[in-house]
Amino acid sequence: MEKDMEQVMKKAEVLIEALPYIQKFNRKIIVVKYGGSAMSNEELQKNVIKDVTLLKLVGFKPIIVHGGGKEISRWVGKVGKEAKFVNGLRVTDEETMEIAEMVLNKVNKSLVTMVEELGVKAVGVSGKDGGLLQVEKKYSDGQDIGYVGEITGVNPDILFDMLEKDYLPIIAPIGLDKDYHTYNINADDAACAIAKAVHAEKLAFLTDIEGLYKDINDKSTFISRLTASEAEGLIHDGYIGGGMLPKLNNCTSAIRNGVNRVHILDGRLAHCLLLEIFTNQGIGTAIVSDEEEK
Ligand SMILES: NC(=[NH2+])NCCC[C@H](N)C(=O)O
Repeated sequence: MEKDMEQVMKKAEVLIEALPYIQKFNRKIIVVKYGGSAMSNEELQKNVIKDVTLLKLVGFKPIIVHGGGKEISRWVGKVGKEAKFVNGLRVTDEETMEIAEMVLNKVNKSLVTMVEELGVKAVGVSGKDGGLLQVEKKYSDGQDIGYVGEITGVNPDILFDMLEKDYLPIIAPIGLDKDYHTYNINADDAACAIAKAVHAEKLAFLTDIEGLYKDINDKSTFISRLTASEAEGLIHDGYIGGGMLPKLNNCTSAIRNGVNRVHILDGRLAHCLLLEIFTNQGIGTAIVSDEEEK
């Protein structure tokens, strides 16, 4: 009995800890980049969608930007093509672009369905809709990698319209160039550009790692919180390698361009978004502006 009471009080404490954040982030835009392993099975998908839906229902304004990742490679494989990557970027010929767009639109609508099932109104669009994401062809170290787009402009009007009408926007990272050709866009880049364009309060990346480490081989060097300047220092001093580098560049660039906080979270961990946003300690890495730290 004693024990039960303790547990019940703990639950109350959790809710009370959330209170200042519910107040602080009320009506604030939170962009969530959803990709990687967090998409790999239905249970993880449902958890992520539940978290985002909860954010919406407590009065935040979440926007989901999603990838297609493994699904795209799977469908490319199904038609007998081999998925090719150059410097981590998918080489996208016309046929691959067609498949990528079909898969991303399918993923998009399945996310919409999951949100709707939880009683929240969602609208799924791609960056083609309403001129949301404008791109030009991207080259990787001078190499032609096909229909991979670099974002040159964002028109967030359609997002503001949806948010105003209380819809939860869900965005597939596809854009058009000035000749109206379709391009695939890296979902991290799309999330970052959108967060900047809407002046998001937060940008949260669901990734396949716990967060940032100073030394990836030493778990005791986990960084729970750092400023944009400190993050740039780590990049400059060569601490950040591989796939993390473009991600962290996106994080600091978001903060330098008006996003208040960026969170790197472990999408494999159920409810990482809630654990980060509604607790003092968080669970991943929070990157804050230099001003906030002062
Ligand atoms: N990784 C961290 N240190 N996170 C702190 C999170 C604090 C607060 N819940 C927020 O969302 O802003």
